[in-house]
Amino acid sequence: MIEFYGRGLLLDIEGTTASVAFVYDVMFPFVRRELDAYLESAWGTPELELVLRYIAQDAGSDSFAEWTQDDATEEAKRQRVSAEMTRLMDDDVKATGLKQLQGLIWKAGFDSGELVAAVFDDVPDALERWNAAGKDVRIYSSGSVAAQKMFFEHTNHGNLLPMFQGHYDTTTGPKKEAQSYRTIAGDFDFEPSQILFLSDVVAELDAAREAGMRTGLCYRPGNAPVENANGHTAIESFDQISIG
Ligand SMILES: CSCCC(=O)C(=O)COP(=O)(O)O
Ligand SMILES: [Mg+2]
Repeated sequence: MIEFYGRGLLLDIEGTTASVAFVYDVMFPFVRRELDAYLESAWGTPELELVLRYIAQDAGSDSFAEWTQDDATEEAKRQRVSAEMTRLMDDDVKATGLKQLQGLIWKAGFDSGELVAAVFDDVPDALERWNAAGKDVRIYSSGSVAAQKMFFEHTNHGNLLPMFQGHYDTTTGPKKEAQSYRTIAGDFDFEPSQILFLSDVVAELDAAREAGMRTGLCYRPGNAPVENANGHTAIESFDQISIG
């Protein structure tokens, strides 16, 4: 049980509000299926060009032009992007460029109704309770802000997006670095100690605690086993959070 009298809650997505299996077994396969067709249809658009810059940076280059300088044709450049995205997904690397691109690709799935985000059943009631109590509830996920918004707008419990007052992704900073949580606390305009961060990843919770936030470790069905909780209080459901 976590007793929390602070003002804000910051939530992770995968392994915390939704299952790892949903992301791996439903959302990633959608991207793999649509990746090449999406790259071909969106090639040259400003929104994809922005993402290609992130992808090149993640790969250690200053620009997309530099990263693809050995590719003679646009098709060869697309193939490089496709191969790199597939490699990152295979290794589950939460790289900013991949996550931004996934967000662009998932849009069609959420718009058509093929993708419906499966959040854990205790999540909607908890969000209602926290909002009714005047708490400021926000999301911090490796998934892009655009993807987060589509995700919560289209869930198995309806549109949960209005429950959130803010969204952060890795463009704010890496999830395992304390500075990211200081930046987010500044954006809440609260002292970090007024914010409870919930995640399935101990290294993320360590970083949040270093920044001064309260923390809770989520044990959800299908999460990777945690060998050492490192002092973070564990919960299996948001029902185990008592607010005051
Ligand atoms: C709408 S977010 C999709 C899930 C995802 O791709 C992801 O990487 C989530 O990671 P998290 O930081 O929420 O554990
Ligand atoms: Mg997570």
